[in-house]
This record gives sequence, C-alpha cells and structure tokens, in this order.
Amino acid sequence: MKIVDRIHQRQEEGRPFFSFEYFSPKTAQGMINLNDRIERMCHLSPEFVDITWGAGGSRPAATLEVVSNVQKVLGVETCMHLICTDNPIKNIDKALKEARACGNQNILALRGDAPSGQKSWTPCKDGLPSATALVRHIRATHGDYFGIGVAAYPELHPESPTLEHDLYYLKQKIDAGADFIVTQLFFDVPKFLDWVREVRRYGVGIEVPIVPGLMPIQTYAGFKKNVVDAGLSVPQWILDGLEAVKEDEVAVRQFGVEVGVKMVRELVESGLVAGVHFYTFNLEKSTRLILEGAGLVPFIRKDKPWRTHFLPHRRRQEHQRPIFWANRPKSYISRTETWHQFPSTANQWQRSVNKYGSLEGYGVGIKYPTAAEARLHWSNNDGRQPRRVGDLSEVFQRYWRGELQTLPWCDHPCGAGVESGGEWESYRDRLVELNGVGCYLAINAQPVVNGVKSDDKVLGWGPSGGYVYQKAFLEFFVSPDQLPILIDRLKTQYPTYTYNAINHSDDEEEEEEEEEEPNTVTWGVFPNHEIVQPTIVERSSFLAWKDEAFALWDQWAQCFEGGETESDLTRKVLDEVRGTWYLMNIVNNDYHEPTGVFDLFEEDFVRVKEVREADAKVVAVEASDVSQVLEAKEVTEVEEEVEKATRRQEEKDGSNVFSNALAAVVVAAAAAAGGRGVCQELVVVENIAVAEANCSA
Ligand SMILES: Cc1cc2nc3c(=O)[nH]c(=O)nc-3n(C[C@H](O)[C@H](O)[C@H](O)COP(=O)(O)OP(=O)(O)OC[C@H]3O[C@@H](n4cnc5c(N)ncnc54)[C@H](O)[C@@H]3O)c2cc1C
Repeated sequence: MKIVDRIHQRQEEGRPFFSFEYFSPKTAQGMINLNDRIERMCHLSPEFVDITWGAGGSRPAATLEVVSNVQKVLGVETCMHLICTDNPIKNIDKALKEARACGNQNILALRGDAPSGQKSWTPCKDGLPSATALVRHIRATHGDYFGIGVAAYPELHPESPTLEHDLYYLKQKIDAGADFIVTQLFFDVPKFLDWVREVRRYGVGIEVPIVPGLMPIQTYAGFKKNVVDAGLSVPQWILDGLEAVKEDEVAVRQFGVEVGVKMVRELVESGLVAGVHFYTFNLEKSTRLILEGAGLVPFIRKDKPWRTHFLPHRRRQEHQRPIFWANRPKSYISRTETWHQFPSTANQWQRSVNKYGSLEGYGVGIKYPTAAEARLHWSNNDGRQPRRVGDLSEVFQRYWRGELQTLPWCDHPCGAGVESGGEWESYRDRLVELNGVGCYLAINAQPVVNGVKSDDKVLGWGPSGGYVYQKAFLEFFVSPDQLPILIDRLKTQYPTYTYNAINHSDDEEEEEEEEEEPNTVTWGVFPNHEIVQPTIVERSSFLAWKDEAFALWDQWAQCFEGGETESDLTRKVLDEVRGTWYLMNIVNNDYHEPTGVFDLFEEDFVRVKEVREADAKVVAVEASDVSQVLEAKEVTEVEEEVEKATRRQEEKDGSNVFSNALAAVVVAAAAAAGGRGVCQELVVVENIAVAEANCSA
C-alpha cells in the first residue's frame, strides 16, 4: 500500500501515525541484529519503515535485503531510499525492479550527497542529475505503481541560498510526481511549524503530507555532531538541559526522551502534520520510550495468532498455517512462496505438501552468517562448545531461559513471536526443566489457552467480542532409548494426547489410528463469523518440516571444521543426535488442562530430582574429603587418602559413593601430574562412577 494512502487513512481516523528509519548495515552480523531489532520495534505498529541507501552505492543489496525482510516476513510497509549519487540509471532500474518483486511500493527519491572526496555534487556517468529527475524517471518507468516521497529541509538544504530557492525545487519534485515529503531532522518546533506554513503558502501551494523527521538524543557527542555542529537551530531549554547532564550518559538519554515526548506532543497538537518519523539510528529504546510517553503506541488488534503477511497479494487469502514453522516464519514463507492457493482443508493440505519449496537456500539456512558466529552463539555458559548430549541440554536450556537469542530451529528469542508475556513465563520454567532431563531437546511450544477474550491485549487476536483458544503443543527431539518409554506412557496413560514421531531415516512411530484430518491447535469464535482455525498440526506438512529440522543439525555440524579434536567431538555429538534421535510433536487435545503437556514428563522430572539429590551428596563428599586427597604429594599418599576418605564416608552414612572408580580417577590425575597433581575440576555425573579430571602437570 502507498504510504500516502496510509497517512490519509490515519488522518480520517484521527489517529497520529509514526514511522521509523533504519540505515542499512555493513556486515552480515549487523544485518541479523538489525532485522531482530526491527522485528521487535514493529510490535509497536509503525505505519511504515524506511531503509536508507548507503551513499556511494555501497551495499545496495543490504538495503534490498532489509526491505524484503520487513515487507515480506514482518508484513510492514516499507519505504526504500534510492539515490542518484554513483548510481547509474541501469542500477536504479534494477533496484526498482527488485524492490517491486519483494512487494515494496514506496520509494524515497533522493539526489544523495556528493561522492566522498568531492566538494560539490556531480551526476555519475549514465546517471540522473537531481531528485526531481529521479522522481520523473520512476514515474516514467513504473507509472503510478510506487508511492514516492522526497526530502525537504526546514532549515534549508546546505546548498540552497534562500528559502525561495529551496521551495522552488521542492515544488518541482512534487510536480514531477512525488506524493509525500519527509523532512530533515530538527529540534526547533515553532520554527518547523512556520516552515510548514510557508510550504503550504508557496506558489499554488504544496498539498502533499509533510512527515517531520525526529532524532531521539542518544548521546551528547552524537547530538553535538549531528545537530549543533551542523548548524541546526536548538531552543535554549534543550541546550541548557543537556549541558547540565552531559557527563552522565543515562541522564542524557532520559533527557532526550523528555525532549522527544514534548516535541511529538507539540507537533501532533499543531494539527499541521499527521504523524512523526523517527531517525532511529538503528537504536530502539529511546524511540519506544518517546512513543509511549507521548501516548502514541496504539493497541493494534492482531488478525491471526501469527503475523499476517500482505505480499504477494495472494498471501492475504492465507488463513491457516502448520505450527511447525512458528519459530522459523521466514523459512515457511520462502518454502511456500510459489503457492498460488493457500490450503485450508485436509485434502488441500495433502496435495500442497509436495509443493513445499526445496531445502536449498533459506530452507535450511541457520541464522548465523558465519561458522564462527554460530559457534560463539550456541555454546555453553562458559563459552565451551557442546561435546556430549549433556552439553546440548545446557545450550537448549539457555535458549528457553532467554539467555540465547536463537537456536538453529528458532529464529527469535523464546516467546518473542508469541507476544504473550505471562502465558510464556509459566511455560518457560517447565521447558527449561524438560531440556534439563537429558533426553529431550525442545524446539517449539505453545501453552494452553481456554477461552480468553479476543480483545485481550496479550493473548487476543481476530475480531472484537470473541473468544480465542489454543491446545498445548510441544515439539522436541527425543533420544531413541526414551522414545518407546514415552510412547508407552502416551498410549497407556494419556488418551487426550496425540503425537507424531519420526527419525532422520523416516522410521516412524505411528499412532494406532493415523490422523487424516489436520488437528486445529488455535481457534477463535467471534460474533457473526464462522469459527476461525488459523494454526494446525498436519501430518504431511510435518513430513516436509522434518527434513528441514534434521538438516539443521547438519548445518550446525558444518560450523565445526574437521581436524581439531574439539571440533570433532562437537560434530560427533551433533551427528549422533541427527542420526539417531527422533523428532516428535505432542498435542494435548484437552484444552481445559492447565498443565498443558507437562504431566507426561512428571516421572522424568522426579527422576532427575532424585539424581540431583544423590549428586549433591557426592559433591558434599568431595568438599570435605577430596581436598585432602588433592593435597597429597605422592601417589601412595593419594591412595592412602582415598582409602581413608572412603572409610570415613562409609562410617558416616553406610554408602560407598566415594567409589573405587572415582578414586582411580583421582589417583590417575595425581600421578599424571608427577605426584603433585592439581585437580582443577572434578565433575561427578549421574551419581557414581563417571568422573572427569582436568589435570595440569
Ligand atoms: C529524509 C531524508 C532521507 C535521506 N536519506 C538518504 C539516504 O538514504 N542516502 C543518502 O545518501 N542520503 C540521504 N539523505 C541526504 C540527501 O541525499 C542529501 O541531503 C542531498 O544533499 C540532497 O538530496 P535531495 O534529494 O534533497 O536533493 P535535491 O532535491 O535534488 O536538492 C539538492 C539541492 O539542489 C538544489 N536543486 C535541486 N534541483 C536543482 C536544479 N535543477 N538546479 C539548481 N539547484 C537544484 C536544491 O534546492 C537543493 O539545494 C537524506 C536526506 C533526508 C532529508
């Protein structure tokens, strides 16, 4: 949709709009961070998002990538900046074509600054001479398809000798076909409002919407460079306020928020503008606080439990999605990009399954662009790479605890896409516990919801006045030893649960009665509407998802180059899970049960607790006795100490937890260190007999 139409809509509703500008990142990691940030900020419901075009033609691909992600995956309207500097017409045409292909319908047409190293601006070979020429070119080549914005300068463009000169060329841009104006940043609101009145009075008048650009003050140095040194007018109260707190970064930001809130209020109350545009400088907090402070963040109803995507247009007819990609929406959109019809019946789903896009490309892409970044991210608390299943449990626990932003199967922080705060908090603890058992690794979960009002700010979605529901769902990898135990439990004790389980080589553990129909796991009942069923568990889609889910283990393993022992160990454990574990999903169809699916694992939780208590006993033994062993200078002395410690332990509680196996490891450690062993770490696993000793000789 064109931005100008959106602005008019908001004006008719009497609701001020707001929008955000981001600059395109230079590195792949920067891209990931920015996309995450934009996604978070899009929950505030901006009217549109601008992406700058790097001067000097640098990394136009980055601009297009952000545009594509925001437009296609987040479903938020974008405005792509396009400049003439160092940008021959053929590149401009290519960029317009690509922007159009990813659904973008708005361009901010700019001349750009002089190429670096040059004092004055000159067009490049086969390029365009001004923003006006660019607007004309876009209209000539794409007709009315694009909404076009242009820049304006409330305190004059630095090259303009007079206001008259500036307004003359601004009017030319509008006459060439631009339909809205975005202004350079400013801090003097009365001066800005005078300028708006001048623009409206100019010639036969410039009627298009004017969008004021605001820059939240983040740091004193940044303010000085971008505002004071640039010669912009700043009211004295802002200069005084900043001077008083300039040594204190936090106080500067707080003051910046106060300034922003006051400016937004004055602008909105003036009635001369319909909303505000934030130069976010890719930062999040201040913009959010200003919007909240000014009372501009609206409660936007969600259309579906998942984010609706507007483009391509046929996606508007998408009413149902399998839950499996809930944490990898980008992959789902990419793998269904060519679908002309979105299924909503069992038959349609079964037919569509063959059409899931191949796993090439994003389908199996893990989020981290380089192996080193992936390794750094998916590590244990102390930065160690996983070398055994217990380490993997720790990585997964870190994710569900909220300490890791992603997992290969989850593009977002846990609970982020769900927008359901409280609901998630209670679920999160149980998920951490589940991943701590050692034979389950969870990748997707949905708590139970039994009839919450569709107007609920956290859980609600769909039309007003209805009720929404969801069944508890859990998806995880499970070890081959544990699977039969779990299935036995499901069959004998949990009649309301349904499940699917399959391993890498397609050996399925099927339910007695195979499900044909998709199982609806979220639904809503609304006045004057049919029941809406937007999220399903569906077997044929599960089979398509399963290939992706197992391939992601491969992708993770590929981050570890061969040759190094440490890397080999990590690859080995990742390969082992991929090759032998099962991918399983479970739905508890009784949506009245507040515990969701976790009753099924209660026995496991109890067992883990018992083991931990026994471990704690062993640890107590270590604390009191092992230290004496480690003090020993000679191997014989070590042996004596071990024996003494064992006897003391037996006398104390009759146990032999200070077992021979453990003693042997301690002795070996001391011996390896030439009789003066320093045991740095002694970890007792699963109660007895397995111990690791790190020795330094
Ligand atoms: C909202 C906004 C977003 C921006 N985003 C980017 C970005 O993404 N990337 C980037 O590199 N830069 C960006 N810029 C900076 C912008 O490119 C520079 O300010 C540039 O110097 C002017 O661009 P313009 O589109 O306003 O140019 P123009 O409208 O072409 O005007 C430039 C100057 O030339 C004068 N002029 C125009 N036509 C003529 C003519 N025929 N004869 C004589 N004088 C003329 C104008 O009065 C003005 O002084 C942005 C600026 C703003 C305000």
